[in-house]
Amino acid sequence: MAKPRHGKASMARPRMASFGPKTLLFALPLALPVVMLQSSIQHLLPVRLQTYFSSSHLQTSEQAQATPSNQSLLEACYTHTYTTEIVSLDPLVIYINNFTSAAEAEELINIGEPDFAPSFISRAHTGANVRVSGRTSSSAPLPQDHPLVTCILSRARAFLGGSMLPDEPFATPQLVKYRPGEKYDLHTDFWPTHQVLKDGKGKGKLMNRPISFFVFLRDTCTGGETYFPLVEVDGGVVGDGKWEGRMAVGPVGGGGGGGDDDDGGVGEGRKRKGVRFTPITGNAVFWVNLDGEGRGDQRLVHAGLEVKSGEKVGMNIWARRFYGEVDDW
Ligand SMILES: O=C(O)CCC(=O)C(=O)O
Ligand SMILES: [Fe+2]
Repeated sequence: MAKPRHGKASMARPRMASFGPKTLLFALPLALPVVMLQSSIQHLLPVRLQTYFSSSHLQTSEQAQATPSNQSLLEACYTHTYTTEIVSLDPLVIYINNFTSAAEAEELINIGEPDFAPSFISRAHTGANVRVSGRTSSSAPLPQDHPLVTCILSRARAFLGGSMLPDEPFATPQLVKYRPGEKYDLHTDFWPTHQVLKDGKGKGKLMNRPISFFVFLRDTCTGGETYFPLVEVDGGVVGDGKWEGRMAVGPVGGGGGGGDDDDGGVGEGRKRKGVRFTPITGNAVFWVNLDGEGRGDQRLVHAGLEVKSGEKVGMNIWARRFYGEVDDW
């Protein structure tokens, strides 16, 4: 099992240095042509290079302050490769090996680390955030304009290909951290009724989450599998042992001929219900939450099983899809 690396220099966003008015006077004439040049050529660059010239980079001077190792992490990010295996066609669940490198995983945790707070869930329709006993982890948002986060999201967008429209955004990616005894009970990532995003002028946009990626970023734990009790796999798929250490099948808690570690000796062609993905740093699970009409698929109900020892950190990446407007006074 790949172990995460520790102790790397952080790419966490640098705080802005304070400059006096004089400095600004000198800096402005220099900055303006760069900004003008940036806006005039940005659209001519390949998409992956456009982010290097985005205004957020200029404003926060992240490029200028990046250490050589962070710079090379970012460069490697845009040429990173991964492999995929379909776990289930219907509903669609895809396993992604090496979706992030171990170094990227550790850096993503570094970026979010200062912002961890107790996790909550957001209620359908109202969008109100509430704490619930079924979700005991901590969560941290990842800023979408951070260069590494931007790169990882462009990787996710490339994966989605034509299934995500250019004007459909990602939600803010979310880190989740579990310590011993922490878990997230069965839930779906979609809302049964679309959420209303208020525009402050009496209108609301209906929104939901068509797809989910859950990426394991730190696997120094026992327990903590991501469990889909209703996803079925063919016995022949798991019988040859190639999933060993990555995915187990059968219901959690034994009984019914299942058992906790029921991925060996499964007869070919026999459908097995329930899959559990072991946390492995860098690997990810992708699934489709909504059908073409925006209806949620209950078969994608899932849980983050209790972490027994150590620490698990994951990252949620959710796309957003809009389903028209409503009046919302
Ligand atoms: O922790 C996990 O394994 C799954 C987390 C999850 O499903 C979520 O945060 O929505
Ligand atoms: Fe989830």
